Amino acid sequence: MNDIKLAVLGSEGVGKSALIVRFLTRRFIGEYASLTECIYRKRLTLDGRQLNVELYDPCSQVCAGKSALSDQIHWGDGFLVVYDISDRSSFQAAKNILHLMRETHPGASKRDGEAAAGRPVVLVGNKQDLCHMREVDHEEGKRLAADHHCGFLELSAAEHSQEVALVFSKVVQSVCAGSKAKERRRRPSGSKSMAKLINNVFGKRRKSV
Ligand SMILES: Nc1nc2c(ncn2[C@@H]2O[C@H](COP(=O)(O)OP(=O)(O)OP(=O)(O)O)[C@@H](O)[C@H]2O)c(=O)[nH]1
Repeated sequence: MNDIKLAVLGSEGVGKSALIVRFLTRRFIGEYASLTECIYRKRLTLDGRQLNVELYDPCSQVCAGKSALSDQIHWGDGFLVVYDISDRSSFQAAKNILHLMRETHPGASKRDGEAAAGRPVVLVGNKQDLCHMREVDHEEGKRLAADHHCGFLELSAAEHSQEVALVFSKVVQSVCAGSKAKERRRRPSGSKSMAKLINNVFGKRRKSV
């Protein structure tokens, strides 16, 4: 898989655009246009592989509601679910998104970082620089992530350039690893498929009497 779709989800004002812009430009700008949804594109080289990454930044005002969210969940190969550590209501919204992911994909894998049917999810507590106004404990975030078998970290789009880059890269890496594993499960191993091919060409071996 060389085309990877990542959706950054979360309620209004949690810093979705700030995280994406930080990842794309390494800059924190402060104010972002938020009246339209956007898909950004970035080419990445990971383990020598060229990847085309699409990043979906929904517009919370326009794309609110369960059906829009379901569409976003179906669209993505991997997800960042973001809340603002200084805003409890945004944590509740993140919880609702994770619940909806579980409802949408009841057979979701129980492996770490996979809350949506083998598609990696990381729960991100943003605005860590506002910890003096904290409304959501680190432990609460960690527990919610564990309940939903997804990754977790707190960071600040305003202050942490490396951490932001790392979390996006980690999701991309997990998507690639997941798709490779799926591919392996679908295809028989090299020697087995070669045996099958030989069998098809020369016919089944007859038992000697
Ligand atoms: N202090 C602080 N402010 C932040 C951080 N990240 C984003 N913000 C601010 O939070 C506000 C909302 O950020 P956005 O990136 O527009 O949030 P959003 O989730 O994309 O918002 P919508 O598009 O309306 O859904 C802006 O004023 C940002 O400057 C952060 O890490 N720390």
